[in-house]
Amino acid sequence: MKYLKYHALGNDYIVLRPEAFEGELSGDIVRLICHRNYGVGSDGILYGPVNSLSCDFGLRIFNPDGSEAEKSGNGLRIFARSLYDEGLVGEQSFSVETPGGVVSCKVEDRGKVVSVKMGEVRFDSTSIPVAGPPREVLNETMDINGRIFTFCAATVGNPHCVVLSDDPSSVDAHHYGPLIENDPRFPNRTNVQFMKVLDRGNIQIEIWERGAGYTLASGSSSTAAAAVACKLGRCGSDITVHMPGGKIGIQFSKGFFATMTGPVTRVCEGNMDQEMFEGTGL
Ligand SMILES: N[C@H](CCC[C@H](N)C(=O)O)C(=O)O
Repeated sequence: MKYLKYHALGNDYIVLRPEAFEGELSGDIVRLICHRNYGVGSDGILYGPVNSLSCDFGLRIFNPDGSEAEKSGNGLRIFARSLYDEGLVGEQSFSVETPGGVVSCKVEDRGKVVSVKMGEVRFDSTSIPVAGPPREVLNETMDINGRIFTFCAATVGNPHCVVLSDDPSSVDAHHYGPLIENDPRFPNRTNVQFMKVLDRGNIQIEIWERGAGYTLASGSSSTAAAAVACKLGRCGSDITVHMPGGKIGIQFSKGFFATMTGPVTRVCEGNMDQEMFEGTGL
């Protein structure tokens, strides 16, 4: 089964074209393909282009735990680059339908950089969702194993919990990330960022992704964290997000309509041998 692999600041994805895999991408198959020892290994699968009635292309996004995500910022940049590499798009903008909404992509610098208009970031509890009365989820507190965190929540199409931190660390992301990801206040679980505002144009985040765990970078996390920093009045509308894997630029217009710009790196194209799927019924 032919696949392409790319990474975006170390957040790596496998691109599967429907013609290469006609079956149903079950949770078991996704978990196997994404497994770092028994499969190819990645932070997720981009399955597309699939048909869309309203957009140029459709895309499905799967996490390594087998769950399907509504949106992925790095995933969309990688998907756009894969379309460019295969001559399906040029450097003109094009639309992509995801379960989390419609985005507009633009490939630049011969594919090395991709911009994505990610849609509007929203903070209302019913859209994210967050349990409790309808409200904007800003500067709330949660007690996780006796440690009190102040957080905001936002949706970029997928849910995000942005924890305010003076010292974001991989240790906190690994320890508290899964606890927050699965906290009952988030009915659909949530992505988690530990965010420090560096100045009015820069933030630093450490990331624990829903369904993927610790990642070196995340486009939708960058967008959500930057939107929270801007919403709180701590940053302006043009923000650089610093992550262990590198930097992403986020610009806001007309409120919280976000444009995300960042690099894409092609890793390889390969073929998954049928033997890998033995015993899976595939
Ligand atoms: N794990 C995320 C999807 C991938 C997000 C991240 N890789 C990005 O670049 O936005 C979720 O379940 O919502």
